[in-house]
Amino acid sequence: MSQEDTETDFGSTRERGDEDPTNDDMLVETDISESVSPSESQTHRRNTIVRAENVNVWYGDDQALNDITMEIPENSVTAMVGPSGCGKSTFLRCINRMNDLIDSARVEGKLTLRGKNVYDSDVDPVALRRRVGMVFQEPNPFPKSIYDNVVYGLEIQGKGGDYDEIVEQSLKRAALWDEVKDRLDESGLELSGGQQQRLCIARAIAPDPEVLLMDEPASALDPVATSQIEDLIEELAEDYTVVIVTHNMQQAARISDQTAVFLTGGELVEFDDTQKIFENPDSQRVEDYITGKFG
Ligand SMILES: Nc1ncnc2c1ncn2[C@@H]1O[C@H](COP(=O)(O)OP(=O)(O)OP(=O)(O)O)[C@@H](O)[C@H]1O
Repeated sequence: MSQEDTETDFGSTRERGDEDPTNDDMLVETDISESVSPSESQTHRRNTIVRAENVNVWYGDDQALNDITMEIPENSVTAMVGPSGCGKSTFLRCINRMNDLIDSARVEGKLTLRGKNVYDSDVDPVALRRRVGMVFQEPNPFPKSIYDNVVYGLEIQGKGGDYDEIVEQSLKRAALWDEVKDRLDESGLELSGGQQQRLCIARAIAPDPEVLLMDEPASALDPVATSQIEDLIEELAEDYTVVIVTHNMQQAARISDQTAVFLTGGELVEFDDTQKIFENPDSQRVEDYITGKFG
């Protein structure tokens, strides 16, 4: 299968599943042969959804990402691992332009979502974030009811629809429905930490994004809640493209299809099938990191 992206319009109200290649609005990009992409693997059978090409990021004069080129396949889990400060979160925030909110941040290079550079001047970051949802390290439900938390994104986007149905489906997909279906009017803050994080996942998927970014989503949770989130992430990858930052090597090995290893200096050292990275990495530095010799 080719690794082509299909360019789409971020300013429009385009919905998932509209990627009809015969649509006149669509442009098809050529392959980027030098891209770092998982080799000879099941991931090769999937289309690229996010492609970074020579992405560099600075905070003021300090460079946080150094010439990142990679392709993320759709409907899979991609893990970003590496020592503290190597730029994993910065890369994640490039994908939905959350770095725009940091005054000192400057991004150079090309980062495409289905072939469209998200940094083009005609891209509306709010429309982009509708397609690229995000879940953070600390569960951060709003001081609102469980129901209102889930529909929050839909309301601010002025999106219509059967909210009751969307709430039920989103909470079911987030594996929380059975625990909260009889108390949707209660505050989201009254839930346990693990439940709050699943509520935040339900909130992120309610607008039906294509990509779900997760920045250490289980690091604040106990082992049982962590295990629930891990199971959930694997299920979500059937419908969404999940990109997760994690410090937990076992977690990356358990739940991801491919793993990107960033090392100090904001460098992407290796990106490949998770099994290859953990069993037989090409780079000695990656092997040293994976086996705990540093980091
Ligand atoms: N808002 C910011 N302002 C200035 N510098 C920042 C900012 N955010 C991150 N940095 C710097 O950019 C570099 C990369 O940080 P980033 O948070 O992306 O790394 P990380 O790999 O996700 O780290 P961790 O695993 O500790 O979360 C670090 O040197 C960090 O200090």
